[in-house]
Amino acid sequence: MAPMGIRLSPLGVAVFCLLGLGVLYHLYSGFLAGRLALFVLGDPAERAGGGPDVPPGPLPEGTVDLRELLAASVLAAVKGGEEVKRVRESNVLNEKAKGKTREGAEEKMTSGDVLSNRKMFYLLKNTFPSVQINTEEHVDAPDEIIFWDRSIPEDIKEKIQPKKVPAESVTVWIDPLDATHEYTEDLRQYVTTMVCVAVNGEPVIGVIHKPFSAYTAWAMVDGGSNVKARSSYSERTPRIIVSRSHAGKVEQIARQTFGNKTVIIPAGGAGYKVLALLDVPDKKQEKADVYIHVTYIKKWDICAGNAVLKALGGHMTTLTGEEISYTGSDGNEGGLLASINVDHQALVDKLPDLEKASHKQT
Ligand SMILES: Nc1ncnc2c1ncn2[C@@H]1O[C@H](COP(=O)(O)O)[C@@H](OP(=O)(O)O)[C@H]1O
Ligand SMILES: [Mg+2]
Repeated sequence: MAPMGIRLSPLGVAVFCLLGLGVLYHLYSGFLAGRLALFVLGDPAERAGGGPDVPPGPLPEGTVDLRELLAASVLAAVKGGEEVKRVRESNVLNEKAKGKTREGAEEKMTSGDVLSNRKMFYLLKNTFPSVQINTEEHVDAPDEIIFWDRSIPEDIKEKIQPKKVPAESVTVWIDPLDATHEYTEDLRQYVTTMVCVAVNGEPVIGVIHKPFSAYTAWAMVDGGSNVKARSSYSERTPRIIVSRSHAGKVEQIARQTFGNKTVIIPAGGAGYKVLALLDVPDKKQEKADVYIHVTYIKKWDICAGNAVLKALGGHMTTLTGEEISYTGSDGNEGGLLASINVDHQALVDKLPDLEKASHKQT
């Protein structure tokens, strides 16, 4: 007999208890399964490189982890590349004249440049708000909500250690579409998207992405890379890769330096020409021993290639062998000489003085 004269039926108690257990099971099963998965697999956010329960968003200001910046730069180059590819495949390029180079060549801009720039610039700016970012195109979409997803690719995790630097020491250079001229001619093999990170003006991280081959090369100075130099280079009779649309006097200078029989490879894009010096598994990638450029060129065109070459033990300098500083002004006046696993200084010594050479030709 229960208190107050209420009689409990044993069957009712059993049903009540079962119902209660059912509710408890329902409430906790997801939670327990989640905890179990966490125990076995680890936290997905942590596996992805971010902290637990940290949604994508701006990172704390003050210092920057170069490994995170590398992972975000790779993602930015890939996202920009998706726009470049999409616009080219749509065949609606909205090609416009942007102005003229000092030599009078028309500089073009397309929807591929603009849309890639939006993705690349805002992904990096929104994620690293305190970092100085210089980009080739006009920045025009402040409401673009895009962040780095905080995932660090496995190969970067394996090869690169976290490395914090002050945010104010960093300058990022973005080229949202290198080889625009060739892009408009549908010469897709030359096109790249590039991100470079300079620390105190020195190129430290380079990312060169080929949107039409789905290939990405990255490297960090004193860190590691996913690309390497070829096993040999011809020093005595180098194959020289040069610009096809901003050549200036480069052919004459190359022949004057290395002889009339020198093989000269005209090609589009500064990113493409740096990759031509490396071991790149892409059938459409030509191979060369030295890259020479003699006209004015902008730092977003060359910084990523400079960082990649430097990380692999190569060099990119002006034609007189000076290092290029990637802060301040966006132009490089002294031409370019890029090489790897050859005597770079010997090449500098061989090259005629650019001033004298250009007077000789005019
Ligand atoms: N004299 C010059 N003035 C301005 N930009 C130049 C230049 N020479 C080359 N460039 C830029 O450098 C990149 C590589 O040039 P090239 O293909 O001729 O080797 C191209 O960048 P974009 O395509 O990103 O504009 C091109 O516009
Ligand atoms: Mg460029």
